[in-house]
Amino acid sequence: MLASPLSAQVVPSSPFPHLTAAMEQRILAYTGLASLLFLSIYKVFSHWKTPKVATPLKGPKNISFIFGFYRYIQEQDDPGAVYEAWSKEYGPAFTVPGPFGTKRVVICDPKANTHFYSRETYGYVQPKLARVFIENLFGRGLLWSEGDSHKRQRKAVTPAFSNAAIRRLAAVFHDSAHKMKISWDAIIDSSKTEYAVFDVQKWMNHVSLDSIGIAGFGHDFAALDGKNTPVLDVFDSFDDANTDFFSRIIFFLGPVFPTLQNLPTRSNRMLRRLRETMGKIADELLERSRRVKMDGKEDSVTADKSIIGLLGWFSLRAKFPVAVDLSSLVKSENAGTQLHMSSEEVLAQMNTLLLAGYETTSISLTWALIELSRRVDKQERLRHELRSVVGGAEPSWEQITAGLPYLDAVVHEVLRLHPPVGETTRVAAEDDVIPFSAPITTADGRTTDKLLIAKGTIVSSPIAYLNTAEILWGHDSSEFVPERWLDERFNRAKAITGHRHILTFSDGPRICLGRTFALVEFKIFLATMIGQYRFELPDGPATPIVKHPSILPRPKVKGCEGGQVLLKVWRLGVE
Ligand code: HEM
Repeated sequence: MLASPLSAQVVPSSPFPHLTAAMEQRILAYTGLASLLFLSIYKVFSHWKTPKVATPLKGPKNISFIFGFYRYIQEQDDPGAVYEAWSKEYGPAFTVPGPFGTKRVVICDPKANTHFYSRETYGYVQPKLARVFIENLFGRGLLWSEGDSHKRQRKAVTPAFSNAAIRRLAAVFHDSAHKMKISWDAIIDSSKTEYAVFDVQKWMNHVSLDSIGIAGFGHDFAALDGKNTPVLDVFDSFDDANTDFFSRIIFFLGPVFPTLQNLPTRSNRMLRRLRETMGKIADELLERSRRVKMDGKEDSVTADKSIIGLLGWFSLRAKFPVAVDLSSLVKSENAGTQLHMSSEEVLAQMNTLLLAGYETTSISLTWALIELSRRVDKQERLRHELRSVVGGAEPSWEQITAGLPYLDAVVHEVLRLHPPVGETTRVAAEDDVIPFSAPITTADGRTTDKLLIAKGTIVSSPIAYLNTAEILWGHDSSEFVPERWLDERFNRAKAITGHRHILTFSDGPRICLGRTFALVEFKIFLATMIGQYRFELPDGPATPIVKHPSILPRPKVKGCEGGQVLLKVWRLGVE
């Protein structure tokens, strides 16, 4: 059949006449996909690209183009040991390959770390990936903000963390500890054996969540009563076991293609639920304040006692328009200066307090019970101190803060060995010179005590290493020895600034705002548990403990389901 003149005009003859239309379509589709892939790789590359390190440094050879050492370090049970080995091989500063051919500079020297932390939020800022993650999880609150905005937000929140404020909150921690004790006693009493087996990780989650809920914003999550809450679901949803491959890819590429974060993955759905829940809690606080105003009397659990309540953000008696509806501007009544917080920031601070306060404390408490079960002699020594100083009563504020030296030593030893945040990674916002106390040998063989950092360089402070470095903490640096806090061994680490010469609470302008809160809470729970119960690991002190990946890495008993830490618990009589 002859082709009509029209078809000859409309359909230009193919440059590859031997190809069928279907084959051409397929080639077109593949070319489209290949271009898209090329564009994606280009975008990912330009996103991750970091400038050359100004001072050339030695460091380990790359093991994966896509992940660099990122995944390797995440998977280690003891990342501090990896940095210990590298610092012995390459000195106090070296580069470590990261994703897509990037490099980060790791600084292992105390003086260099003090300088680095002192320049936080202005000179060194959150990398884009972390910032997007923090924004999704917490909102644009303290952890997300940088520079002047961080300074303003921090100034607005700080008054609620004074010693006097935390002292008032101690009653909340005693109440939660007591509530947990009632449940534990009932479980042990109904057990057929002398002891009961508890998943202490779960219980520490519940007791920490209820405490931060009430102490943070006067809201009882009632997790200790077995009530399910989206907050626990959200954290569970970040467990590796629950995270499908698709979600992980989306998380990884999220900062490069922000729209991916709107896809209905399990994690994204959970985050939305969390934000809705926190929004509802904020509404409840407001409603309660309204009722208090109408009735003219205080409600014992009103937010007024809690951190958020102290700040007066939801108080209708505040001088300046407060969050009457959550779209208005809020002013901190206590500060007296122009510390405006948008309603979005108030919600973000609530999320920050909840999540920063809950996950870290529950992980630390779980580790404390594991370490004391591994070293029954230390458990006994702590119990002896508690019984001789406190007897069967609740420890007083004075005892908690200054009267129980071995309890203090155990708490700090746990925080030293198991920092929930093992590393601080930042990007240099401008060129910088980092001073070192020990000489560095550069990749080209020169010796220097100053590291030149170009704007855009990624710099890491390896907290887990600095807390356990042999050079700072001695030959037994990786062992659980609370006694080091009571003798001269402790003097070695004084070159490190930060809370009690460990970096577990970070340092500089971003040093953990809730550290006094955390320490008092930690001590009250531990005093209750060790004073009243005896703990043992299921297969004795050598029971293997491995890492369980979650938002922050958690411990788990090897072979147990999810992040379970099963311990045998005996109830002790009062002497
Ligand atoms: C053992 C318990 C805790 C540990 C180990 C811990 C650790 C940390 C660390 C390492 C940071 C710095 C994060 C960064 O630079 O990205 C931080 C910040 C923060 N923490 Fe904690 N934390 C604990 C408990 C708490 C508690 C109980 C609260 C609140 C009630 C809290 C509130 C905060 C806040 C608000 C910040 C942000 C500070 C800022 O950016 O200025 N933390 N914490």
